[in-house]
Amino acid sequence: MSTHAAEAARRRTFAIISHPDAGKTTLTEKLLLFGGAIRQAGSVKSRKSAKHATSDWMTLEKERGISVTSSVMQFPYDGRIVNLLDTPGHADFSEDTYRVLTAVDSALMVIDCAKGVEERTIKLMEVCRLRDTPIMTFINKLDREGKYPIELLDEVERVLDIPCAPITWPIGMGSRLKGVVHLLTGEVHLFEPGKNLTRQDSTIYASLDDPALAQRVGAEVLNEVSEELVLVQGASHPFDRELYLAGLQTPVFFGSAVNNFGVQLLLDFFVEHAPPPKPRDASARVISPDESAFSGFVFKIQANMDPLHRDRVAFLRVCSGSYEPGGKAYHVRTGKEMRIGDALTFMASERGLAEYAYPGDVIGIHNHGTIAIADTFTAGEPLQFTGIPSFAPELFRRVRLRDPLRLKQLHKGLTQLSEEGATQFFRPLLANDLILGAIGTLQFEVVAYRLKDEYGVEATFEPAQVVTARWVKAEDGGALEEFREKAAIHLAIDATGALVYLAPTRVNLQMVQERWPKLRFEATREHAQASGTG
Ligand SMILES: Nc1nc2c(ncn2[C@@H]2O[C@H](COP(=O)(O)OP(=O)(O)OP(=O)(O)O)[C@@H](O)[C@H]2O)c(=O)[nH]1
Repeated sequence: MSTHAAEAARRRTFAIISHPDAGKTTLTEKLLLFGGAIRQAGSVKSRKSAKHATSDWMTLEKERGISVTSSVMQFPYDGRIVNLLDTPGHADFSEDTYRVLTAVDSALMVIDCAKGVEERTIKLMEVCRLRDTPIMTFINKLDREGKYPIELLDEVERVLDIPCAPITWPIGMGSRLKGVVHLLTGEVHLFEPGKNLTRQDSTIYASLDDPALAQRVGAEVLNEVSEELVLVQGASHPFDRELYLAGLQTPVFFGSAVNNFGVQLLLDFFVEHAPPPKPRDASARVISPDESAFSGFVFKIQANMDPLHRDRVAFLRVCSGSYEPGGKAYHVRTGKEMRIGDALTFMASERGLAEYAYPGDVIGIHNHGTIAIADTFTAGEPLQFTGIPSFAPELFRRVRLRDPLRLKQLHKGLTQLSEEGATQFFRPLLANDLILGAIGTLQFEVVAYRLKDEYGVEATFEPAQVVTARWVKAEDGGALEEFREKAAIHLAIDATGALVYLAPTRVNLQMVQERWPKLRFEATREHAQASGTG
């Protein structure tokens, strides 16, 4: 096997998904601990603490207590290279999560044992299902009273419509939590609050029948769990790797992220069974990770990732070949060779210059406004990776600038933030103001905050009489010109220079469409055609 094929085979690239507050960030941090990425062992401090928030870099996010953006973290574990892509839990940031899910080979779903399957979990599951993404489930916060474990499995099966294969099972719960039993090995791992609970630091018994265990936790609770397990084994499914890989079964783990309990059992199982990079569809053909020619696609763009560097980074998932420092790549959409020689990698808390990157890895390319989401890079072949979703804004606000002298800065800020894909801004043809479109209300708050923090611009958002945007296209240049004149009052230019109709009402849109049959009114600006060709 060639080096890069062997390297690809040991990659495990996955996203953590959950409803807000289920414990995604806490679990992420524990996983990083095992990768040696964070050296401070011990219990998680308040998420407000600066040291804690490795995966959450925005102050805003800390203030609000929700993960706003996703980030990428790489760590080695047990001979494998794990790439963990964090995702924001809040629904207003779902477009980011959806795109991250196109860049991973599997997902880890975190569920709060007291809350069970929540609304965001259902939505995220639907997205995973579109691509048959294999999913492992971690049922968290076992140190608190929650729903019965059997009930939780039933809920996952019923509501998320995916059969469960429990791999670990809790012994007690809340204040009575004694440990978990590994259903495949039979081993019992004791829950000892305050301990670090890595394998070395855990008390482990060979099986539930171990007399020493009964002595330690009492026979009663063991009898209870044995009875429960008879039920569980009757009602659930044995682990079947093929089904898991096809997205048709989810292995389930129980634990408590904040106590680092049950986490290593999950990680051990994950690196053994989660899929390595898969072949990917690229319009003309399918690209295998074993191919030696480099290819990859951009799934995320982030401005000002590091406040100290003020740079814009395009996140590229490598699909084949390898990235080497000093290399060049063919930027398919623009047809140009681009130097990507100083790409970044994301070794957990520190960003460093990439040494080499292989299929499954994510690298950060410095972007000066030429790279767009969904762009493909190759060694020269004109391919286009498919399946990266594009989102139409659903909410519109007029941007009000406090200090008119900061207009240039405002334009710059809005342009750069719009490249990230969550918001889009429009310049009306006949007015001087700006309209911002977003997918969720919180995006406006994020933009206002970031404009101030990152661009020194104070702006507020006011209601705008726009219900939806349509990108106007036409084969007939004459009709387009005429429309441009007649409908100018509702027309605007987007950040890429494309013409957009900002409809004041649905009825108006319908009438306009009927009146102009030669024009096409498209709900999204297709990624592949980005950059002013519309
Ligand atoms: N009792 C208990 N609390 C936990 C556990 N894991 C996490 N928490 C707490 O649950 C809260 C939410 O945890 P986070 O890790 O921030 O959750 P999140 O899913 O990343 O939330 P978002 O950032 O909003 O998506 C925090 O207060 C954690 O300390 C656990 O195992 N037990």
